[in-house]
Amino acid sequence: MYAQMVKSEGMKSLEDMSPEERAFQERIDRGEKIEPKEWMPEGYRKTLIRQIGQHAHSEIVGQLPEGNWITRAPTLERKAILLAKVQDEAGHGLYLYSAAETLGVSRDELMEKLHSGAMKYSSIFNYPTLTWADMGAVGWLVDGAAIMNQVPLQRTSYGPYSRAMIRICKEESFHQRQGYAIMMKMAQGTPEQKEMAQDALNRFWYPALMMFGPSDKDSVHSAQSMAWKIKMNTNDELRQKFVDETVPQAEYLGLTVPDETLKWNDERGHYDFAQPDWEEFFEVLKGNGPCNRERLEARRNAWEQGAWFRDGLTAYAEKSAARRAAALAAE
Ligand SMILES: CC(C)(COP(=O)(O)OP(=O)(O)OC[C@H]1O[C@@H](n2cnc3c(N)ncnc32)[C@H](O)[C@@H]1OP(=O)(O)O)[C@@H](O)C(=O)NCCC(=O)NCCSC(=O)Cc1ccccc1
Repeated sequence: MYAQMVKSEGMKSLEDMSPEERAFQERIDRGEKIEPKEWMPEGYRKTLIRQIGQHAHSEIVGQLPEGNWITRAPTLERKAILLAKVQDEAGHGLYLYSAAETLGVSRDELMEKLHSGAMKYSSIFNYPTLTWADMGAVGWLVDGAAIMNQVPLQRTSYGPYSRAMIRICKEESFHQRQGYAIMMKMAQGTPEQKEMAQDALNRFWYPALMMFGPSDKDSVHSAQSMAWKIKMNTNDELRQKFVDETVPQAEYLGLTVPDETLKWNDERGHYDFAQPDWEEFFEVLKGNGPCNRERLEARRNAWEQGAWFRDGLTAYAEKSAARRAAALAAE
């Protein structure tokens, strides 16, 4: 499989690889998992740190748009569900930071890179959540897109990442359903509520399509990442799958996907759909989206204001270790 991909993508051919690199690629092609202390090419390690780190940052920054609605959820039940969901995202971030740490990067380094803007997080979280219906749209579309991308990643070649994905996917499915349940309630509610649901779909549709990354022709990492099975599908493949699964769900809600060109294509067996505005996507990546500044500021503040707590934990760990060492010496 690898031999067929290399030439067109300008990657190393099997003949140009060192014996170690070739043996590594053969392990990947056989479907073996790579574990933390095993030999791996430097590029593989760096790509994983970039992808897992960005993924972890997305989970953490991703708490902010929904956290915005915890105090304003319409019922106690909705508040409890939303609170649990946002806590789940924090947990996902922590599994993923731990997976990244197995590659030799510290959590402090990753945090520093997020706060300085050197590392990215998903573009979607730079859009505001303006109404309660947005909680429905985020769960339905944003978690829906996240699952579409993460289910194949359960088979990714790096063991700790793959295992984190298995657990995360179970929780993401609940998140997607709770979002769809909010959309159902709103879409079947008063005309004003239905209008809010439609408005949320209108605002989140294209940003959700952007979550899969640029179109394949502009995706710089896909070929190598797929050869290493760090990625299992191209960006366009997953985007198409998302559209095919989501359009019937919108129809069931009685809502209209904001795309006049959307049409089932019998020949292809897929929907034809309009691409998002890629200029807007690259602007958001450069830091110029509607909420980029606000999101990073919130994370930097949380980090600074949490310093006393981290210091306390470190001091306690050091004290406990010293106590244990003293007890051992006294035995
Ligand atoms: C598919 C892709 C996102 C991008 O493919 P790649 O092969 O890596 O890149 P490619 O060559 O195609 O692109 C070129 C450049 O563009 C960057 N870029 C691309 N797209 C985006 C984007 N949308 N946003 C920002 N940047 C993007 C890309 O990094 C690269 O720039 P670089 O060279 O790094 O400077 C991949 O990294 C992946 O599968 N990640 C794992 C899944 C994951 O991270 N999920 C997180 C969301 S789910 C969630 O959080 C759950 C949740 C739900 C609700 C509430 C709370 C939480």
